Amino acid sequence: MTKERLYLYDTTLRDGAQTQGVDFSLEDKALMAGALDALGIDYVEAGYPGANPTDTEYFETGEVLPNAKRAAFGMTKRSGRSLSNDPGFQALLQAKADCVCLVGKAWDFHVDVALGIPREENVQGIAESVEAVVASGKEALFDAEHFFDGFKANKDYALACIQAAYDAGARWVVLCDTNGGTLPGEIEEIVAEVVKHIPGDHVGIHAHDDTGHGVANSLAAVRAGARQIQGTLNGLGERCGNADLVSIIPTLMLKQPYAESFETGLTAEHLRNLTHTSRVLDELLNRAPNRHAPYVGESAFAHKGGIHVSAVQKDPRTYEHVPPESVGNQRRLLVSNQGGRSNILAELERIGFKTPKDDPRVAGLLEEVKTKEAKGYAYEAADASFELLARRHLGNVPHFFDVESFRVMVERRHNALGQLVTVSEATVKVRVDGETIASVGEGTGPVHALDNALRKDLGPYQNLIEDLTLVDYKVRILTGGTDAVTRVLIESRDGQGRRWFTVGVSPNIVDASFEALLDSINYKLLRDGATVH
Ligand SMILES: CC(=O)SCCNC(=O)CCNC(=O)[C@H](O)C(C)(C)COP(=O)(O)OP(=O)(O)OC[C@H]1O[C@@H](n2cnc3c(N)ncnc32)[C@H](O)[C@@H]1OP(=O)(O)O
Ligand SMILES: CC(=O)C(=O)O
Repeated sequence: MTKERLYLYDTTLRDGAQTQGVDFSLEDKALMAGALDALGIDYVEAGYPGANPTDTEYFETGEVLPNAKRAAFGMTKRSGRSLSNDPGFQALLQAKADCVCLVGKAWDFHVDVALGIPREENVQGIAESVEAVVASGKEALFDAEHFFDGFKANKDYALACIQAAYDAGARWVVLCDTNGGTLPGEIEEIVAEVVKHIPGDHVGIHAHDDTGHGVANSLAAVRAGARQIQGTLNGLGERCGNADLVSIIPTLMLKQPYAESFETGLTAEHLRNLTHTSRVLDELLNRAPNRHAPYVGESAFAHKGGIHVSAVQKDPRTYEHVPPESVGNQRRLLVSNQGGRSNILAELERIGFKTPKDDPRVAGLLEEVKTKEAKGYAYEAADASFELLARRHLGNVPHFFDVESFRVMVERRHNALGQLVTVSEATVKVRVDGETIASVGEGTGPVHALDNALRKDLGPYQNLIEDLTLVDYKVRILTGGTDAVTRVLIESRDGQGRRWFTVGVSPNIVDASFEALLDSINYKLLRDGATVH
C-alpha cells in the first residue's frame, strides 16, 4: 500500500519562544534549527523577523538548513496600510527564509474586537498578503488563528477566510486551535468538513494543549484528512504549550493506523535520535528533562514493580508498548521496596555480577534493601549507594579509609567590617593506611564545610578525588517535626563526565549528608579502581 506523506512543521523557536521563562539567543536558534533539521523535520519556523532583534538577525544571516525549509512567521498586513507601507510585512518578504507563515484571523469575534475592522476587509487582507508572499517567490502558509472557535461561531466566515488564503496561493492552510479548548471529536468533525473545500494535502493542524489534548487533537486532524502537523519539541509553547512533536512523531511512526497509512520525513534512524534531540533542548534551556515524558522520559521504560521486572526480563514486550531503543531511550530496572529478586538480579547484572536467582545472597540483599527503604533510603534514585550496598553484601568492596570522627560548627558573628555573617567550619579525622589525618574546611553551610574538610586530604587517594564535584543536593523530610528523619540525595560528577547518585538517612541532617558524601567518595574510588593501602 502506498503511504501518504505527512509533513512535520516545528515551531519551537517561534511559538516555543512564547513560553513563560523561555528566551532563545541567536546561537540557541542556530543550534536548535540544526538539531531539528538533523531529526528530519520538514519545516523549521525559526522566529518572527521584525518582532525583536534576535529573530530579525536570524533571518538576516540566511543560514541554510541542509534538509528542512526555514519558515519566517508574521501576521497578515496591517489594516489601513498598503503592503509596501507596512514595515512588519516587508520584513517578512525580505527575510532569508524558504517560506513565510502568515497568521490571520478566522473568527468573526476577533475581527470585530481585536482588529476592529470590517469582516470583508480582513478577508481581503489575507488574500493580498498571501499573494504578496507567493509573488516574492517564497512558499506561503496561512495559520488560521482561532479557526475552530471561528468555525463554531460562524462557519461560513471561517471557511471564507481560509478559502481566500488557499485561492491566493497558500501551499498550506493551517487550522489553529489557538485557545486550545477544542476536544478531539470536534477537531475530527470540523477538519472533515474543511477537507470538502480544501484538499487535505494542503491542510495543516496547529493545536495547543490547554485541555491536555494537543497531541490527540493533532492525530484527530490527521485522521480527518489534514496532512501537515505543527508542534514543538517537548510541548513548549504559549500558556500550557503546543502539541508535543516528541509524542506525535513516534506515534505516527510506530502506532496504527498511522504507521501503515503514512510516512513522515523521518527514517527509523532519525527516530532513534528523538530522545537525544529532546534532551538537547532541555539542556539549552537549563531545564531538568521531564522524567515522565512519553517515549523519551527517563521513566518511560523504567520498571519498578517486581512482577513487571520479572516479566520484562523474560520478554520486554510484556510491559513495554514499543522498544525503548526505537526512540533512543533505554530500559531501566529499578531497585526499591516494590521489587523482588528479579529487580536485584537485573541491577546486579548491570553492575557486572551474574548470580543465579536462588543465590541466598540475593534474597539477603533484597531483605536489606527493603529494611533500609523502610527506614527512608531510596535506592531507585541512588544507583551508586545501591552498588556499594550490593558489593558490600557480596563481600567485595575494598575498605579504603575510616572516618574516626567529625565535628561541625556553625557560628553567627560580626566580621571585621562589622557585618553579621554566619560561618560554618568542619573538622574531619580520617584513618588511611595506618595514619590519622585531621583536616579543617570552611563552607557556606555545614554540609559544604564538611565536604571541603573530608576532601581536603585523603592521603594516597587524594589525586583520585580532585575532579569530584557535587552537582546537586536534595533534602527530603520523611516524618514531620524537628526530630524528623531526613533523607539526603547527592548527585556527583567527575572529570570524565560520569554522574552518580548517593543517599544518606538520619534524624540528623548533617549525619545524613555525611553518609551520602562518604558513599560518593567511596564510589568514585571504586570506579577508578583504587587499591587499598
Ligand atoms: C496566536 C499566536 O501565537 S500569534 C503570534 C503571537 N506572537 C507574538 O505576538 C510575538 C511577537 N509579537 C511582537 O513582537 C509584537 O506584538 C509585534 C511586533 C508583532 C507588534 O507589536 P505592536 O506593533 O506594538 O502591536 P501590539 O503587539 O501592541 O498589537 C498587535 C497589533 O496587530 C494587530 N493584529 C493582530 N493580528 C493581526 C493580523 N493577523 N493581521 C493584521 N493585524 C493584526 C492588532 O490588532 C494590533 O493592532 P493595534 O496596535 O492597531 O491594536
Ligand atoms: C498561530 C498560532 O500560533 C496559533 O494560532 O496558536
